[in-house]
Amino acid sequence: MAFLALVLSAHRASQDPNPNLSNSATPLRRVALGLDDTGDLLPEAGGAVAPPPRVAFVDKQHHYHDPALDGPWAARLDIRPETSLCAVSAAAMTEPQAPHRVGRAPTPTIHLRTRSVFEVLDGRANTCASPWRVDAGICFVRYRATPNEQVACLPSFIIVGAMKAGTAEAQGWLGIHPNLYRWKGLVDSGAGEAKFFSTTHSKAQLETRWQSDYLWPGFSLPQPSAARDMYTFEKTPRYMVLDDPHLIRMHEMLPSLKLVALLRHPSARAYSHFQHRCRRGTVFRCQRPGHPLHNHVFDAGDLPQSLAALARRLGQSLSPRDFVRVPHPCTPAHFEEIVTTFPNGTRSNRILYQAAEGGALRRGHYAMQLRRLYQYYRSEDVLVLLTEEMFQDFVGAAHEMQRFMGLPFFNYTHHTHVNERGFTVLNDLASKTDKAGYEPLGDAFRARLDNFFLPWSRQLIPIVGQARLERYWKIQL
Ligand SMILES: Nc1ncnc2c1ncn2[C@@H]1O[C@H](COP(=O)(O)OS(=O)(=O)O)[C@@H](OP(=O)(O)O)[C@H]1O
Repeated sequence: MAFLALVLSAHRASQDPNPNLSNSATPLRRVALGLDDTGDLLPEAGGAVAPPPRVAFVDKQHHYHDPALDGPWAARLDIRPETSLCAVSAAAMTEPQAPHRVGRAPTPTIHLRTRSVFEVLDGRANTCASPWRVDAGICFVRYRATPNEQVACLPSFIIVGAMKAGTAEAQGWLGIHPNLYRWKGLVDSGAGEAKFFSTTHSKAQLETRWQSDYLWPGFSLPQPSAARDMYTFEKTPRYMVLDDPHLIRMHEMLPSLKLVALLRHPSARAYSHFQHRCRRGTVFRCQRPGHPLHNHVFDAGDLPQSLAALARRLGQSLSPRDFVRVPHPCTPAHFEEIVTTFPNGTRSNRILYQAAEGGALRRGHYAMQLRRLYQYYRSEDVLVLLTEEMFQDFVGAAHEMQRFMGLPFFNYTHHTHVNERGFTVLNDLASKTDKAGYEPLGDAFRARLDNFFLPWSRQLIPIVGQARLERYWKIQL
């Protein structure tokens, strides 16, 4: 029984064919931290104490290990004996910015950064596996919890949004890449979203949840050997609008993460968002005859308590019985009413920033959201794509995403077809474009809405470029 904590790390390839990505190496700093930590030794059954963790490093092509290790994981990886591995990590620790080379230079194909494997015994992680000492792409192996060892890898990248910007489709496309494995944990929405960092509200909660709710259910690879060349990812559009405390936790746990942000024209996104809410049954009409709000439409927010809250908010002696649900699809007139109504039910002649529930308008303030992400993640690590650009040439966008990740090229051309509604979709994958559509916004209101978003869209010019925004969003900046 191996009680040694095994830490394998594949450093980023030293010969990088893509110069845009070559500055992104982070040489093993988190792994090196784990090396020092011998204070948390795992007790053996008889009360004796296991030896301190030992460390080995590997790269993607050549695997190295400490010959003292004899676990099945080591055998499976076809690890060749190598010495002085701890010395290598010590060098990385004292010179964190120095290029880190182990053995001969590999032929690089994947540029996602750190790649490490921690051994977890009986589900109890050693201190190397503290969420504050891991990183994006790091893998964990456990031997005892199942008859065979199980390997799970933290995400190397995340599609962070925006909501209704084609994130599910992008996830589906990336999910068929032979080197990628998408999050497969329990889903509450059917959308396959982890929602881990958006539903974890403190450090202590993250420490309790990260293995049981995120790592093991979502990122366990089909077979351990897949950790050799498979990288995991997830998509959660809510991450695009996380506040600082949530983002700080995400960054502290996954500092080398790459992010993909899809930005859809904010007017189209907002209307799609509203239809999404309408489909979920949160849109209601006041049906009390003779009442001043009779036939007015409201978004009740998150059900079921929300209807009573809505009635209270509107006052005027309304009760939940005075409302009837508006069936999907809602109409453009419903949307216009929602985004021009104050919370107390008073109509405005202006579009109101705070009006729509769920942030249907606020979520279109992409520049602000990206600026917040850039406080924690370097802009080179955030790929920003326009949804319209992606949908116009999905194959090209998929290829751009692969280049950004530094993944081996996978040709999507033969895996797509144009569906009945004229959308390019993936073969054998249900697409949201198959769902019933809704009536488009009328030109006049659409123009008002575009105007409402214009100052926010202008702020995107330094990030996305004016020509691209004007071309794909068909706006005049
Ligand atoms: N291939 C293709 N071409 C054009 N449009 C497409 C495509 N795939 C998805 N979509 C549209 O993307 C919208 C759903 O976005 P998301 O998957 O991000 O939604 S969600 O946030 O996960 O709920 C949703 O938009 P609306 O139909 O306007 O609601 C989808 O129809």
